[in-house]
Amino acid sequence: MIAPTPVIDSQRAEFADAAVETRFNQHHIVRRVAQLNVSLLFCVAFYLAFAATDLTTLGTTTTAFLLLTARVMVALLAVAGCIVLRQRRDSVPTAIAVACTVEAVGMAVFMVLCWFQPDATAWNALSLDLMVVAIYINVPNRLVYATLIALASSAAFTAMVLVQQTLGTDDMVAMVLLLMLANALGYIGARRYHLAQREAFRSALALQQLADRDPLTGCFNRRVLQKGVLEAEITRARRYGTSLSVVLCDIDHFKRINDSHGHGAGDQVLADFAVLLLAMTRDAVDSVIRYGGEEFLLILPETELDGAIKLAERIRLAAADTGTQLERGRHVTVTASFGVATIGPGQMHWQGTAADLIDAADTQLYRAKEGGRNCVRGMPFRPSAVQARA
Ligand SMILES: Nc1nc2c(ncn2[C@@H]2O[C@H](COP(=O)(O)OP(=O)(O)OP(=O)(O)O)[C@@H](O)[C@H]2O)c(=O)[nH]1
Repeated sequence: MIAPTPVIDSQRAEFADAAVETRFNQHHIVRRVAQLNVSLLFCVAFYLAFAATDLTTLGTTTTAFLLLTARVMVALLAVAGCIVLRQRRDSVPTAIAVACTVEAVGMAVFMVLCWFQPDATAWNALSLDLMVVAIYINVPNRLVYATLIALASSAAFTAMVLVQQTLGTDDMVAMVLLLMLANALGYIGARRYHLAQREAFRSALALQQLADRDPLTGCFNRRVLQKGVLEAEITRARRYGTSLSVVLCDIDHFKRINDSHGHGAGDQVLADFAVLLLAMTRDAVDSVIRYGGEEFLLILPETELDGAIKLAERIRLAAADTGTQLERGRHVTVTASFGVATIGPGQMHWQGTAADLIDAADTQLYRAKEGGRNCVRGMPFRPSAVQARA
C-alpha cells in the first residue's frame, strides 16, 4: 500500500512517527558519527588549548593544575567517546548518548573552571556564548537534548555570576541578553537544519514510493523484483531453513471486463483486487507485486505450502464475493486463478533461482487455468516441476 506522507513535528524537528524517525537516523548514521568524531576532537583541542588561560589567570598554582586535570579529563572523555563510536558505529542511541555525555560533562567542568576564575567572568561569558552555539549546531544530537543542555548551562552560568557578584548590573544585563541571543540563534539554526534534513528524507521516500510502486494498484512494481527482493528472501530461507512460498494470481477473463465495461472499469477492478491482496497479506512481511497487466505475485516468507494454499483460497473466495461497484449502479464480480510454489524447510541446499521459483508458480497457475479457472493449484518446488508444463 502507498504509505502516507510522514508528518514532521516542527517544534521537536523530528518525524512524529518514531519508526520513521528511527529509519531517518539509521539512514544518516555513518555521516552523523563522522561529524560527531570531528566535533569531539575539536572539543579536545579546545579544552586543552584554553588551559593556557588558566595558567595566565592563576599562575602555576595548585588550583591551576587541578583545573588542568579537569580539562584533561574532559578531553579523555571525548577521546573515549570517539573509541566507543568506532566500536558501535551503526548505533544511533550510542551516538546520541556520547554526544549528550560529552556535552553535559564538558559544560559542568566549564562551570567549575569559571568558578575558580571570577576575574575572567566576561571572557568566560563570551566563551559560553560560542559553546552554546556549538552545542546546538556543531555537535550532532537530538535538538531537544541540545536545547536542554544549552539552556541548563546558560542558567547555571547566570546563577553562578549572580552568586559571585562578579559583574555590575549593566554587564549582567548584557551578558544575559547575549546568552539569550546565542541560544535563540543556535536553536533557530539547528531547527532549520534538522527540518531541512527531514524534508529531504521525506522527498527521497516519496520518490522511492513513486519508483517502486504501481500507481494504479499501490502494489510494488517489477522494478522491486529486479532489485532482488525474491533472491534476498530465498537466501534468508536457505540460511535459516525456513519455508518460502510464492503465489502467482491472475484475474480470469479480465479482457471481457475491459471489452464489456470499458478500460476505466477494468482499472477499477484491478485496484479493488489489489486492495484485497494487500489487506489479506501480512503488512511489511509479505510483498505484493503487480507482475503483469492483471497478474500479481505474492512473496510469502516463512509460509509453507499448506499456508500459502489456504491464503490463496481465502483471497479467491473474497474476490468472488466482493466484486467492484461501477458507475450507474453497475456491479461486476471477478474470479481469479492461483498458482503456488514453495521452497520447504528441508530444501536448504536447493540451488535454484528466483526465476525458477516464479516459473514453478506459473506452471501451477497454468494448471489452474487449464482446470477451469477460479481455483488454486500448488506443489512443493522441485527443479523438474518447472519443465513439467513444457
Ligand atoms: N483496464 C486495464 N486492463 C489491462 C491493464 N493491463 C492489462 N490489461 C488487460 O488485461 C487483459 C488480459 O487479457 P488476457 O491476457 O487475454 O487474459 P484474460 O482475459 O484475463 O484471460 P485468462 O487470464 O486466460 O483468464 C488484456 O485485455 C489487457 O489489455 C490495465 O492496467 N488496465
